[in-house]
Amino acid sequence: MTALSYYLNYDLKQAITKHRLVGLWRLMHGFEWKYVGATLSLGIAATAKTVTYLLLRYFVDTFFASDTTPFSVGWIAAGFLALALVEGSFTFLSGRLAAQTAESVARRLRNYLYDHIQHLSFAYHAETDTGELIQRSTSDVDAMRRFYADQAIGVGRIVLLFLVNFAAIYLLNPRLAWLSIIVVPLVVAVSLFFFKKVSDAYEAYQEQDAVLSTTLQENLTGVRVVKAFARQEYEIKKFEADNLEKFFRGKKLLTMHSLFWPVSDILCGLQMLGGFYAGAMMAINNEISFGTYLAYAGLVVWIIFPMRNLGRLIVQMSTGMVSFNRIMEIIKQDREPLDDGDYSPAGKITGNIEFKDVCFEYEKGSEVLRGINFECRAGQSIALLGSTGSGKSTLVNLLPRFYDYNGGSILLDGVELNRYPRRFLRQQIGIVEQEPFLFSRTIRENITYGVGRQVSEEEIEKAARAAAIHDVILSFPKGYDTLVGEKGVTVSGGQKQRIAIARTLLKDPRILILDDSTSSVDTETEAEIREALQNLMRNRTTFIIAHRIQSIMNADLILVLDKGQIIQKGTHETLATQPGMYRDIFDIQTRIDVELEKEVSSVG
Ligand SMILES: Nc1ncnc2c1ncn2[C@@H]1O[C@H](COP(=O)(O)OP(=O)(O)OP(=O)(O)O)[C@@H](O)[C@H]1O
Repeated sequence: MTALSYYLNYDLKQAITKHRLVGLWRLMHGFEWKYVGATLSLGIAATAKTVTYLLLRYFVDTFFASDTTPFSVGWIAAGFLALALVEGSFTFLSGRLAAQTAESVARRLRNYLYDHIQHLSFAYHAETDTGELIQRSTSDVDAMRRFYADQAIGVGRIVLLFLVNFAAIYLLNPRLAWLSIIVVPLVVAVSLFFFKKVSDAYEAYQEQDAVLSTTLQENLTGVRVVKAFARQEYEIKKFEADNLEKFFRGKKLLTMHSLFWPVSDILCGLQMLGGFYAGAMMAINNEISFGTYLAYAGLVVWIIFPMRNLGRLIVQMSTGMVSFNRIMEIIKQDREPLDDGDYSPAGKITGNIEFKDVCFEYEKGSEVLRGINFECRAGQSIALLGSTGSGKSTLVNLLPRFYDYNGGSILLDGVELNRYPRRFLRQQIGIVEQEPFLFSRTIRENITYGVGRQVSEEEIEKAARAAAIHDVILSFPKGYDTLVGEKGVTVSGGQKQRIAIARTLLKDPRILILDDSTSSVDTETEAEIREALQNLMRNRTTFIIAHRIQSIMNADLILVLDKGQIIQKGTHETLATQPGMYRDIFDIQTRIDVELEKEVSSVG
């Protein structure tokens, strides 16, 4: 591992602490010396500036004493030039080092967050808005970058400028030095007051920004629904309302900033005026030389300037700190322990499954599944039927350990399910969603996604043929290299399904979960998908979440769920003859189908 990759792979959980400043320092791990270098460079630049004023004092006092020779004037001029050169070079060096630190820290933070978010649990993702995660991984990281590039380094610069110039004035005249910093406590107090106000205002602003991101992201993802229901006006109004709220919060934040400026400017202005007056009186009274006064007039600006900026930086730093907290809230989340589990068979599993009195609850006290009992042998198909919210998805989500059951026992090949590591289980289980997700990549990349091994062109084509999508892919301009989505072809729902089936075929899992994949397509596509599914289901234990009885008539076992319980189980033949929910649904669906057929034939 190279030094850079070591620093980039540093575990940022170590920055979790109650003290934000300590956390911010730890986030800089590996780059601290650069930050120190940047601060020292600033110190040197500040000292060079201060020495320039002391040289000015020397020049003026010796000039008025009329003993300056042309030779010493030359040296003094060279001194000014050299000091300007030192100041310029070290200011540049400092800016460079600070920028490098900030960019490196931000890069690591972004990579870490991306990696971390990939490993958070199913439950965390179900509860967290995507917009919120996007906001924290982009805008908040950027606020942190600014914090390191400008604010943190700025504080170092300001403290150094202040100390060096204070020391220089102290050398000129201690009384003048103390007189020059009378308002410091006041400026600090005002800054701290605004620090709190701006922190709160900024936090509220960022929260609203996340709401806006979520609204936008949801709207774009669900653009078909919006159009289908002609809800554009409603969505636009909703966005405008969210945006208006952001505007108000932004205005409040700016008001806080703009209130701070005049207050601190008045204080600093008074200080400068008082200092000039006191210095001038001392010069008139011959307590200090004219050169000293000139040097003081130059130096005092470099005390006031840091004082004024310290306030500004303290106020601005509050935004970095709020972003730090927001990012840390994600980093604090525990990753899903993918390799947790002591039983990991060398080869593939067989696929025998037994549920014994299984209970599950998302939140304590409200059971979503109760006393689930059934058994199936490897290669069988199990259909789940039931009203919406009855617990079908919850039940199948227990198999890949997206969630762990709270009671009872699930045996996979005779071994308790939670003894299998999640990673292993997920390699053995294939899921075809009702609305499969395809990435904006080529069709080939989508089909081979998650296979985890090198696959040949023949294998890809074989899977696509079995999924009845090969010919469709060839009809696209670039075949398997065609891009899916915005920059490529638009894939229909049925085509998406079949690409997802090809992807799952290549993965070759022992257990299959199918979320009724034929419910949203036309009859012709349904027939094609059904055939593709038959190929996919061969020799695999398959769970089918069904909405239509026709999709599950051939299942080896049908479970009818209601309010988290199995109320009927058996084959189609047995259930269709028993009174109960299954026969009721079957009768209704048959009646609808018959009437539809009648209508179609009457139109024809
Ligand atoms: N992540 C979650 N957190 C809390 N409750 C949840 C969560 N997911 C689902 N539920 C609740 O659990 C119950 C069962 O939901 P589930 O999605 O399993 O039903 P379903 O039968 O698959 O419904 P559908 O056919 O509509 O998809 C519902 O009351 C639902 O509100």
